[in-house]
Amino acid sequence: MTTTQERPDVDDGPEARVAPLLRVTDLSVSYVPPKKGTSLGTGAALTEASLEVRPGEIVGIVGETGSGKTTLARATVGLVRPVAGRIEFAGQDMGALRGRALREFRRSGQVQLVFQDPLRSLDPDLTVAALVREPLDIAGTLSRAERHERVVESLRLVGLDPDAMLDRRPRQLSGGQRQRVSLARAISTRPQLLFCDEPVSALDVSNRNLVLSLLDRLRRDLGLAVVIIAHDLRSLAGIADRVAVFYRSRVVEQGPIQAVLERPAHPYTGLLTASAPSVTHVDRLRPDQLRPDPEARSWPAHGVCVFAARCRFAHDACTDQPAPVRLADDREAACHVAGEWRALITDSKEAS
Ligand SMILES: Nc1ncnc2c1ncn2[C@@H]1O[C@H](COP(=O)(O)OP(=O)(O)OP(=O)(O)O)[C@@H](O)[C@H]1O
Repeated sequence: MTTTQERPDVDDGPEARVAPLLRVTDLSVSYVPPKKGTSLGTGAALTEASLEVRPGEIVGIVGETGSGKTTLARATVGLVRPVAGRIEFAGQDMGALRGRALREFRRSGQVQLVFQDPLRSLDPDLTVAALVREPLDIAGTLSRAERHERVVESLRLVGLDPDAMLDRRPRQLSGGQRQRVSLARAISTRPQLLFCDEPVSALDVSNRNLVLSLLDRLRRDLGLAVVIIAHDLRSLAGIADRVAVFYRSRVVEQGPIQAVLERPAHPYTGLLTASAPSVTHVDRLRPDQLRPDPEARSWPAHGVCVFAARCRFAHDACTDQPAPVRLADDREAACHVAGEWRALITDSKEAS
């Protein structure tokens, strides 16, 4: 989302004045080189994405598969180099880190990733003790005894009994225990920022709630900032402070989660909340109120607004002019009809 059209008079409130731990600005990433003479084209994994994460905050990233959520996490830890844009972590321009400096940053474990599938991401031959200790071995800053102590402490922090767990291997753990071991491993270096990629999608409801409340406790106990990547809003409601909604490589809306759930500003977010009515009790929408009218004109899928082809409220401007992106109260939505589409729904209801 580009920030070039910000309104200078907007007061974002006291929260916004805390310096962000992570500031991503107009970040574009492509895994395929753009064709000659084109800019990013349709192959971009991330297009002009902007996002801030403040210390101790939980930010949810939601969006359908392939919308660029994991790419943002990978770019932040330096696993993929952006085509354009800027990533600042704790005031440091990550783009300026190269070679040894980048390797040292990665080794320090200040930003950690928890992967989607712990069974695949945890080495099956290593014991829990070795798995949780590994990032500390790589960082190389603690003595052997201190590392062991940290492993034990990390397992306790995620609610696992070290005596019962240290010598087990991943296949000897339940799904929930494996996810906790992944978390213990990620927090062993005491990171400032944790990216959790679909941390609960493979878990049943009770384990899901346990892991989510654990993340909430970790941010309080360790002052950790957490970014939770999710497919659906349900797993973010009640835990995230803010949410960013991704659609086809772009951030289409972001803001405080309660405000976004109660009054989505982007029609795509509206569709998400309408499809998960249990997450909001206010302003209930039905998916059919937001889907394009089959009788109406259709819009290109690759116009300026990537959602126009699925949007009931698209009009000419949506295909040829970038949408303004700033609302008030720490909220953004990249949409020409941000918020206004609601009135159009009322009109059509009144008309019928
Ligand atoms: N290593 C890669 N090489 C080429 N293309 C990739 C690679 N990784 C991701 N992509 C593409 O980049 C886009 C964004 O992928 P990304 O993994 O960031 O999406 P996501 O929102 O995290 O999806 P999911 O919810 O399925 O994990 C997709 O079109 C994907 O196919």
